[in-house]
Amino acid sequence: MIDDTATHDTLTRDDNTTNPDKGTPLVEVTGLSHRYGDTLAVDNLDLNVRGGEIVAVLGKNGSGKTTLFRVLSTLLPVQSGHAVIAGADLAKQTMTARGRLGIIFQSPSLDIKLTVLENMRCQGALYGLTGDRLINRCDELLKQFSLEDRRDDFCQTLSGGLKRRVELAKGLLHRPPVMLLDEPSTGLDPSARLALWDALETLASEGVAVMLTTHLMDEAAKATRVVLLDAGKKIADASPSELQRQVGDRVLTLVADDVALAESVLRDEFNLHPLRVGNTLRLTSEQSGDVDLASLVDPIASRLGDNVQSIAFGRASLEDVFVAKTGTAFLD
Ligand SMILES: Nc1ncnc2c1ncn2[C@@H]1O[C@H](COP(=O)(O)OP(=O)(O)OP(=O)(O)O)[C@@H](O)[C@H]1O
Repeated sequence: MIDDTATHDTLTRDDNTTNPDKGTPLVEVTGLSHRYGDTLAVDNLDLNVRGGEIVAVLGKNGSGKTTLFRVLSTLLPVQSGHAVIAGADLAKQTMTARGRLGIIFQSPSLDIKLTVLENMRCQGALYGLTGDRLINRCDELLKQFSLEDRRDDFCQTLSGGLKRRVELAKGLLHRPPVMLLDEPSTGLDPSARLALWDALETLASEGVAVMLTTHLMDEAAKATRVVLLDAGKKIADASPSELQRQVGDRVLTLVADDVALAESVLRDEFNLHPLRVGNTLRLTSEQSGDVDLASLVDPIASRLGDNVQSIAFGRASLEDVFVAKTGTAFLD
């Protein structure tokens, strides 16, 4: 447990080796709202992240992810509701909370006039890492992000993707109780993404609470829990597999040229009532009860002929979950 004995609000770096027990609530958000003028960007949000969890906050552009991230990372004030970071109330103990956070922003934060290693050492010094601990942690992360042979290169000579890797390595250097990452995969190639997830899983296994924002379904699917945001509201909060179960696990998806015609054929001739979004019709196993959807793929395809662009039956995706919860497509 975090022993919060701070009586005043100061920016202190907790001992980097002592993370709280797994399962300890480390991000506790209740009734949080944030408004920009008339726009309600975050709407009465309840959310928690425990030590050992990787929680992905998934939402379309404009759903409020960055605003939530900015409030939690102390860049925006708490306007209404409560947020507690590792025992420190964000509104009352802002600097204490800040000291318990590791943050990786979307915007570049490297000093491009310094080398890769110098950037990392500066970060280490800021967070009280010195000596062998700093050297070992730098080596570990340089290896993890395949940056060993670039360690002495000036950051201004690196490609965009390599710079992003250095940012991540730098941001993950210390082990705070809570790690916040805003769209961390932006600009990474597939191998760097794997390295990122390895690093996040290691942190979580050490008891760190990891929260990241993303608009990438495949990234969210790797998290231990997904919080789905839509227009500032939380519309789902469960593990990816539980979310899939909530929509019935299996889905038949049909994309048609003339979707209205396809819908009427399904309704009148197959007694099916799919959800229509754009030119896609979706039927979940939950909606269709006892009907064996897999066995209908061939008959529907042959009845609709050339009208069918694609027809597929398979496991529900987070896209299916989003459609089932909101009636709109995640990918426009
Ligand atoms: N500084 C601001 N002033 C006014 N409105 C803002 C401001 N920042 C964000 N908004 C509005 O608040 C809402 C939520 O925006 P936010 O950036 O939090 O969403 P997001 O999910 O992070 O989007 P994206 O994926 O595009 O980054 C949007 O309607 C946005 O236009």
